[in-house]
Amino acid sequence: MERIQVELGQRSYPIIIGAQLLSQAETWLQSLALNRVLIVTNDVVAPLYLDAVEGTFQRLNVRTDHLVLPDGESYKTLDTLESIFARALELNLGRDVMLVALGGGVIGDMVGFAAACYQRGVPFIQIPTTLLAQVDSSVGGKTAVNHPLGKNMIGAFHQPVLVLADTETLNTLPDREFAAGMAEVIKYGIIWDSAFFSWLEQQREALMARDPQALTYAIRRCCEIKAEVVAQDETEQGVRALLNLGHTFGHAIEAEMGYGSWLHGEAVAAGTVLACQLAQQLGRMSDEDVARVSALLAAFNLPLLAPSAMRCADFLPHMLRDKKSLAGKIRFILPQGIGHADVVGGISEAQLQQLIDGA
Ligand SMILES: NC(=O)c1ccc[n+]([C@@H]2O[C@H](COP(=O)([O-])OP(=O)(O)OC[C@H]3O[C@@H](n4cnc5c(N)ncnc54)[C@H](O)[C@@H]3O)[C@@H](O)[C@H]2O)c1
Ligand SMILES: O=C(O)C(=O)C[C@@H](O)[C@H](O)[C@H](O)COP(=O)(O)O
Ligand SMILES: [Zn+2]
Repeated sequence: MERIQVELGQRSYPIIIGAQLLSQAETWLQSLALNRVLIVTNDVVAPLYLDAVEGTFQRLNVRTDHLVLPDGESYKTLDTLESIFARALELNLGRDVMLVALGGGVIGDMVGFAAACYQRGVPFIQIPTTLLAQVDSSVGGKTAVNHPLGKNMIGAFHQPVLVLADTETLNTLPDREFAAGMAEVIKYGIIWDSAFFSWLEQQREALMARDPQALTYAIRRCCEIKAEVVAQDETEQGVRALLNLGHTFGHAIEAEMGYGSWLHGEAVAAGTVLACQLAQQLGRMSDEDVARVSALLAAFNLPLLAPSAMRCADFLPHMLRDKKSLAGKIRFILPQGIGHADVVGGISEAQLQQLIDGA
C-alpha cells in the first residue's frame, strides 16, 4: 500500500494506492467520522464495483445511498449535475453528507463540482477506477462540467478529503481507455521528470501488459508529481499550468469533434505532439526528443495526429477561450527538452497555421 500526502494546510489529504482497496478501505474511512454517504457512479462502473464500495461503508455502519448516472463524456454537463442535486435533495441530505465519486474522470469531475456547490460545499471522496483518474483527475481538486463552447468551462477548485486508488479495478478497463490514461502518464515525464520518461520507455512492454508492479510505480510517481505541483500552486496561478501540456490543442479537438468522440487522453496525445513540434520550431526541443515523445505515445497506440478534418481555423476559437489565455492571447505549455516545460505566449497565427495546416 502506497500513501502520498497532498500538502495543502487544512485541505491536505492522503492518496492511497493499492490492490483490493475497495473492500479493504475501512482503515482510511474510519478516520473521517462519516455519518451518511451518497455514492455517485455510472452504469458501466456500478455493476463492477458498487456493491464492494457500498459493503465497505455499510460495515462501518454508515448510511449509504447511491446514484447511477449514464456513462460518457457527453453526460459531463450541467443537466447531469442537476440530477445529482435533485437526488441529494430528495434524500434530504444535509451538510453532514459525504459524496463519493466512484468511476473515471468524468464522474470525479462532476461529483467534485456537485460537492463544491451542494449547500455551498460538502466534502467528497475520490475512488478513481480508470488509469487516467488514478494518475491525474482524482488529485488536485479541479472539478468541472463541459459547455458546448468549451471543455471544463464551468467548475470550481474543491479538494477531496481522500483518494482511494484500487489498482485492481484497472483489470477491467478497456484497452482504449488504458491507453488514454497513458497519455497523462507520459505528460508527467515530459514536463517534470526526464528519469521517469526514460523509465516509461524501458517499461513500456510491462506497462502495456498491465504488470501490477510497473503500473503501481507509474501511478505512484504521477501522484507524487501532481501532489508536489498542486501543493505549490493549488489554483493554477503559475506552475500548475504545466499539467496542461497538450491540452490547449487537445481540448479544442474534444469540443470540436463532439465530446466523447475523441477520448480526453487521445486528444491530449495528439495535442502533446503538436506542442512538441511547436517547441521544436522555437528551438526548445531537438528532433530526437520529439521523436522520443512520438514513439512513446505510439507504443501505447495513441494518436499522433490531430483529426484531418480540423484546420487551424477550427482550433483557434477554442484555443482563444482556453483558461490559460491572458488578455485575449493564447498561451501554450511548451517543453524545454524532456523533463521541463514553460508557459509560452506570443505565438503568431501564422506560426499556428504552419504547425497545424502546414501552410
Ligand atoms: N480534474 C482533473 O484534474 C482532470 C485531469 C484529467 C482529466 N480530467 C477529465 O477526466 C475525464 C476523462 O476521464 P477518464 O479517462 O477516466 O474517462 P471516463 O470517466 O469517461 O472513463 C472512461 C470509461 O471507462 C469506464 N470505466 C471506468 N472505470 C472502469 C473500470 N475499472 N473498468 C471498466 N470500465 C471502466 C467509464 O465508465 C468510461 O466508459 C475528462 O472529462 C477529462 O476532462 C480531469
Ligand atoms: O490538474 C490540472 O491542473 C490539469 O491541468 C490536469 C489536466 O490533465 C486536466 O485535464 C484538467 O482538467 C485540465 O484543466 P483545465 O483547467 O484546462 O480545464
Ligand atoms: Zn488532462
